[in-house]
Amino acid sequence: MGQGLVGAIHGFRETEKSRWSEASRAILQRVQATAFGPGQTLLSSVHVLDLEARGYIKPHVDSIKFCGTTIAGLSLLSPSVMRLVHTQDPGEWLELLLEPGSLYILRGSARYDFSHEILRDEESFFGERRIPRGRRISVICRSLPEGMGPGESGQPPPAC
Ligand SMILES: O=C(O)CCC(=O)C(=O)O
Ligand SMILES: [Fe+2]
Repeated sequence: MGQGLVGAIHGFRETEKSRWSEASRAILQRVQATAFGPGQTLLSSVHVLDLEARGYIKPHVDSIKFCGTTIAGLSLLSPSVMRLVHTQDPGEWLELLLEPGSLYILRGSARYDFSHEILRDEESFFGERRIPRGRRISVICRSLPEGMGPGESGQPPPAC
């Protein structure tokens, strides 16, 4: 999100959402109970990213100005491959197959020491397995940066 992400996402639209139906709230509460500790405060709105079939996200580390220690993303519609690459040692990398309905959690080293990206359709392989990309929607919850009160989180930039 924020400065670091300008230009990183291609073929998308996005929104920050804070009002949800009761059914969606129940799901978000499960996500939040799973991914965040009781002492963690979340950004007041949830980031929804709608990536078209040809859309992709270039490697980046979410800005520490706008995001705290934990990023949790629910993937919907098309499966996709997320690649994590160590920022100091590009030989150290791993890939996650993000099935629709799956939740990933980036925290600790995965949050700070590795970039993350969503592979474009032409490069969308999980090992040998081709993962054709369609439209993908992700619902992303983030913790507040350290030292930032909930009152200061009212206007985060459109993407962290
Ligand atoms: O779509 C996702 O799951 C990740 C999006 C992302 O990396 C970001 O918005 O910073
Ligand atoms: Fe990100």
